[in-house]
Order: sequence, then structure tokens, then C-alpha cells
Amino acid sequence: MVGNDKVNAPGSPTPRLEIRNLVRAYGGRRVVDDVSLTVMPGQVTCLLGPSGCGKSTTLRMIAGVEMQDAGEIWVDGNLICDTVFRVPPERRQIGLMFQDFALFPHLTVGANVAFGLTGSKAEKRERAEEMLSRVHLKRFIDAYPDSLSGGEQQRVALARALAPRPRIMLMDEPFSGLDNRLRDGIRDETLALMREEDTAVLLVTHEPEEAMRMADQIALMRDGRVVQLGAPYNVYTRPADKAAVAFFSDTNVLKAKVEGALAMTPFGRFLAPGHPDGTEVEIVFRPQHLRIDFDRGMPPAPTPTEGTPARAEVERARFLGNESLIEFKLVETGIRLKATVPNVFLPKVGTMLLLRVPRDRCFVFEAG
Ligand SMILES: Nc1ncnc2c1ncn2[C@@H]1O[C@H](COP(=O)(O)OP(=O)(O)OP(=O)(O)O)[C@@H](O)[C@H]1O
Repeated sequence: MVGNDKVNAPGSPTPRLEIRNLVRAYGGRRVVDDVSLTVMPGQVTCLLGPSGCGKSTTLRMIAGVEMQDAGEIWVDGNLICDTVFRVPPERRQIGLMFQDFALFPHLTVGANVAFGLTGSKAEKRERAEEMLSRVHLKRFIDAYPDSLSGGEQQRVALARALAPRPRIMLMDEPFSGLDNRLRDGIRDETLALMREEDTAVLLVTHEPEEAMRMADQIALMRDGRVVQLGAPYNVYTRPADKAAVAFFSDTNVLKAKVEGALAMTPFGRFLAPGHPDGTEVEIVFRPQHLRIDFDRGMPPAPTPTEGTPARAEVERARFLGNESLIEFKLVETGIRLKATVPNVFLPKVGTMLLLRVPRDRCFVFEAG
């Protein structure tokens, strides 16, 4: 029962991987709850979310090592798994790479890479050589894994996973065992290789920075559901809710009540479109968007883009390397806010400064 994709509009390209309404429950609790997404060939989709939100379970169902309770998995427009029909894992042409990737210690690097391949001995050796050249490790083809560094072993694992030309690559926190410097290089190498091979990648991570770096598309997950799906820029700049803002950075929150489609705050009025009068809202913005000015006695006039400036006292200032973090208390209301500024800016505790909030950097959500 291998069907054709009926859902995608005619003429639109067929996704390499499509999951529709996947559900998985343990003991009555839905840990994956109606998850749908697509991954195109040569593209990377990141499943991003906090620990326990259902990322790995989703991946395991696609790999075929776990059965869903409901929903369908399609590859290149063909159904490969629903609740009655199931292509076995080894026939799905899906490559796997996990954090605790294990190379076979008793096999050479070349034999590790050739392990999942079919064909003659010479053909297998040739493909292993090709893949090892791509990850710049051909010289280790006859060495054993334990003579390689952690990063080199990871690249061998990548070469091994990609050698059989999987149509889809599922990666679960594959870079988390590596130190930062090594990680950036291997990430870039991995992306380049997978784009060249036109592989569709579904990568699980709980690190927003990793997702922003690697993904063409981010599926932000929480409590088993995809709460937002989109390009990294869109997910970051148009977050679905307060938690989506907070997942990517620290936040400042101003509470207010809507009156006449406006929310009144110490920084003046904010437009609150779509929120009926009387709604309690939260105005959320990132610390890097709080504007700081010197207090020259006469506060500048309110502007439509930044509202009314508010006087604030510095409570703490710390240098974090490439930016400084300043913590403030608003004089009038006692509200605490944080600002980050590039480089070194360390005003003394007690200094009075003026703060402004650019309206185009704020998100207004109903208070939850
Ligand atoms: N076999 C299982 N039996 C019961 N509960 C399970 C099982 N596997 C996973 N869970 C639960 O399902 C939820 C989702 O787990 P999952 O591993 O998919 O999350 P995750 O987002 O990948 O988390 P992490 O980033 O920590 O790996 C968790 O609460 C977990 O405890």
C-alpha cells in the first residue's frame, strides 16, 4: 500500500520527508502530539525545544524503531508508515547519527565507512575513500578508530552515515559531545556534505544557536507539539508567544491592561492590535533592544517609534566578553529591566540613565 502524496498542491515540489499528524503516547500522556512537518531535499529542518518535549521520540518514529499511535510518514511522496502499514527501518534509506555514535572498534576506519554499503569489495572501498576524502580523513583509512581524536571519529561517523547515500538523515544532538571550536568546523562540513548529496536532514537540538546556524527551517517544539514552524529569521523576529521569545534569549516583560486598543506602560502607550479592551497583556522584548541614553536633566519628547523615555537606576553591570549586561530599576515604578550592549559599557551602580523601548522590537501577547 504505497500511495502517492495527495496533500501537496499540484506542481509544488514533493518533500523528501513529510510527517503528518504524528502522535505517540506513553501511559496515556501524549509526548508527541499531532506533529506535522516537511523537509525538502538538500534542506535542514531543526526540531528545537527543551528537554523532554518529544524531539527524539519523533525522530525514532521516522527511523522506524518506534511505532506511532496515529499519523503518517511519507518519503518522496510515498507512504512508508501509518498505523497499519510499515516499511521496516532497514528499507527506509534513512541515515542516523546520534551523539553517542559508536564506531566499531575492531574495524578499520575504511571498514567502518564501508559497513552499510552493498556492491563489490572494490566498489565499497572506493566509496569509503571518497567519503573519507570529503571529511579530510582519507589518510586514516587503514587506521583503527581509537587512534583518532573525538572530532575525527565524529567525522568518520558522518562519512559512514552518508556513504550509503541516504535520502534522509536523522541527527539527534550529533555535535553536543564536541568542544566549541571543533563543533563549528564539523557543523559546516556536515552541512556542505549533505547539501552536495541532496540529503534531507532532520536535526534534533535543544540549543537555539545550533538551530539558527544550521537550519533552513526550525520547528519549535513544546510539550509534544510544534508551536512554531518557519525560517530561523521568522521564528526569531516573529515569535509565536512569550515562551518562544524566551527560548532564544533573555527577555524583558512589561505588564499592562488594554484600553482603547492601547496598552499603557512606563514607556508610554503601545499598540495592542487584536486584544480587546480589558485584556491583560505582556509586552515582551529582548535586552539588546532596550535603548540607553544619558540623563541630561530634560527628558527628550516622546516619539511614535520609541514612546516616552523612562528614568532608571543602574543596579548592576557586568562585562560578558563581547557584550555588557546592565540591570536597571525604573525610578517611578520599581520595574526591573535588563539591557545588553556590544563591547564594554559598565556604568557605576546608582547611575541614572534614560531608557527607551523601540516599538518595532516588541511583541504584545495576552498575559498567560
Ligand atoms: N519509552 C518510553 N517510555 C515512557 N516514557 C518515555 C519513553 N521515551 C520517552 N519518554 C518520555 O517522553 C517524553 C519525550 O521524550 P523525548 O526523548 O522524545 O524528548 P526530547 O525532547 O528528545 O528530550 P531530550 O532533549 O532530553 O532528549 C519525555 O517526558 C520522556 O520521559
